[in-house]
Amino acid sequence: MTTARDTAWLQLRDVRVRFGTADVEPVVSIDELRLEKGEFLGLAGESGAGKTTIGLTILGLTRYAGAQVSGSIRLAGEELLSMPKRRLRQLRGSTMTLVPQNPAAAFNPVLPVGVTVRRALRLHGCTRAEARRRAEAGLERVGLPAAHLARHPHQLSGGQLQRVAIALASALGTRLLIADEPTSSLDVRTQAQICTLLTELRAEHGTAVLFISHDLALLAKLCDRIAVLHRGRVIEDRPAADLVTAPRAERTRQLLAAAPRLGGLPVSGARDGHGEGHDGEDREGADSGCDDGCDGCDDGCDDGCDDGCDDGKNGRDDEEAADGA
Ligand SMILES: Nc1ncnc2c1ncn2[C@@H]1O[C@H](COP(=O)(O)OP(=O)(O)OP(=O)(O)O)[C@@H](O)[C@H]1O
Repeated sequence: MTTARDTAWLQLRDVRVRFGTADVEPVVSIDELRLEKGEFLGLAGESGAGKTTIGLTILGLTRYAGAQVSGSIRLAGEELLSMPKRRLRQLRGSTMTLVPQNPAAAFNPVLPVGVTVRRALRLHGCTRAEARRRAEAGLERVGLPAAHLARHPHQLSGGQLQRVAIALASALGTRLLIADEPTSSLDVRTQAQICTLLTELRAEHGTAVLFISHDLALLAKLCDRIAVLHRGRVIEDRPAADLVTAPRAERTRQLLAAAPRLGGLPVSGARDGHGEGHDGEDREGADSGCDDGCDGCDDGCDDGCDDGCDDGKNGRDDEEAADGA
């Protein structure tokens, strides 16, 4: 019999992730983790708890780091762990997008970021003109001038690169955004902007967000639910308001005690500054999630080549590096 427990939109069951042989302790041991369409789930936990590994495993990217993964991860009824690579690549970008912790690593350093963005859009069905239009509109939407598309990754700050990644997710109409510490190194105003963008994505596309952060206060403000990880296990998974007001686990209490603040961050309505250039306001190191939108070329489809005229380079592109090829 099918029960409500079986029908989550994204559902992890008995997921174990090991780096090494079967006898090593898994770095992730998730018995169950669920996310519904349009839901914001915060993933909290101390450094090394396994938050990034979970995000990358959902996207099928830990395999490139040599991880052994078992269990089940189902998205809209499709099993991701046994899915053919080509289908998984289709889903990354069109359906699932990553805003990675280290955005600089997700962009090819020798190409303007606009090339990466347009290629990702073209890989997911846009014509060249449409890709250009959507890339420009997406950048303006995240408060960056479209001219920044001509810049190379090193010419943008970490926060700006993260915004480029979110612009891409928005242009792709992604349904599942995995945002890995997307605001940790940003000033408060830019953090608020990013959070507002995420809530807009939910309103427009029904996007669900897995928001990875140490900052329980921020998660409480933004998320519907928060799951707290400790040593790869979920020790508490409850509605955000309940978890921060009446934590059950000692580790959760410790994380809360370490939280810099509760409240004060305007999550919605903070649109001041959109459409302006924010050049140079944040020189931190974080990075974008183009990892996912950009894959696909390592199996020879190389359909980014015709976009090479944008920068006069040939078909090797960010997707290769991003997909771990
Ligand atoms: N490629 C890898 N090879 C071996 N071990 C790894 C690899 N990637 C992650 N780990 C280990 O897995 C564990 C979880 O790491 P992960 O990056 O997922 O933690 P995290 O909760 O995201 O930490 P942080 O908040 O510091 O980013 C850590 O012990 C880490 O050393």
